[in-house]
Amino acid sequence: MTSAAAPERLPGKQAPVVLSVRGVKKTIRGKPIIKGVSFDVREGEIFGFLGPNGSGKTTTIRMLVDLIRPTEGTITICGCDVQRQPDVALRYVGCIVENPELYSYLTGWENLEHFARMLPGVGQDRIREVAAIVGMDQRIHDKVRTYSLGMRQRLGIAQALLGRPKLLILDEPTNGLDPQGIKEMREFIQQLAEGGLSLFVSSHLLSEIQQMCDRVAIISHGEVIAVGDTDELVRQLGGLAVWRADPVRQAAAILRDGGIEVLDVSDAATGQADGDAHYVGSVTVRMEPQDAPELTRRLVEAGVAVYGIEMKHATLEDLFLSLTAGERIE
Ligand SMILES: Nc1ncnc2c1ncn2[C@@H]1O[C@H](COP(=O)(O)OP(=O)(O)OP(=O)(O)O)[C@@H](O)[C@H]1O
Repeated sequence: MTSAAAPERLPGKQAPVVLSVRGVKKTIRGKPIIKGVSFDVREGEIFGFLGPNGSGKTTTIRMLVDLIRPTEGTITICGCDVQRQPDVALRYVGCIVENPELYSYLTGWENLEHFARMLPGVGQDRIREVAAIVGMDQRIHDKVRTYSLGMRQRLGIAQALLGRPKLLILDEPTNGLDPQGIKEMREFIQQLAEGGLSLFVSSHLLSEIQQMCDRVAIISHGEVIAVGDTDELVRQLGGLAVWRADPVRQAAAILRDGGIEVLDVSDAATGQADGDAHYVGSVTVRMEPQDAPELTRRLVEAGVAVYGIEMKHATLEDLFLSLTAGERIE
């Protein structure tokens, strides 16, 4: 768990598997969109599903909730096969894909009543309960059109919680929220997991996923390229350094020639100003501090001006850059 906000919540590696995805592929009109995706989500875990736009997150989520069928592979929720027994498997799932469908001319309460009618055994008590869980009890009798986007998202989650799911699937839950709304949503998701719910959260926001999720699967071009404990994955990258050098592209080439993995090159235009207001670019690389003297010597001998070198902790963004050889996520 990266976030310092909820250190006490450590879902065990032995917690029961709630969602299991095995070798799932999807071909649409002859085009392979999902090329083999496997991962497990355990009880009480916040699982991040991270990938750039167009990488296949929504297509995968649609298969998780039987909106479309995999071409190959299996998906089970609480041990039930989603494709063979959708009615049983999907009883365990609450899901918000894209924007929650809400009637803005009704109150929050009336919206929940409307959706509760479709769920056997869900009555007024449960509506009161979910309104309280999402912190909407004060405003639940106001019309939805008076709600902020964050409140609408919460009401959508309340709706998804009505049927007492074991797994909540949220597709880009922080989309469109301001920084305060994002923080509230993150804390709220962490509270839900503390209550034992499993959360599957898709996002293209690296820092969000790093702060919020216990484990993560990274998807790129329809393939899961990494899956595991968020902190462990990042730690495995080892030491990172940012060189500030000019000309920056020549510096990157020399470092590469020296067998150093270059994660990112930022040109002078986006580089930081030094004390003399002279702008230089930066190169982010994987290296250990003991490599610095020899690499500095090589750069200087080749005529590159070295303005500084700073060791830094790896982030999920660095991991993503390393796995995708520099592909940008945002
Ligand atoms: N019905 C379809 N027919 C053809 N191509 C499709 C179809 N659905 C999705 N795709 C393609 O599959 C790829 C993955 O799309 P998907 O929507 O799953 O990605 P995503 O990661 O959710 O991205 P975004 O965040 O932009 O929605 C994209 O290249 C998309 O154009």
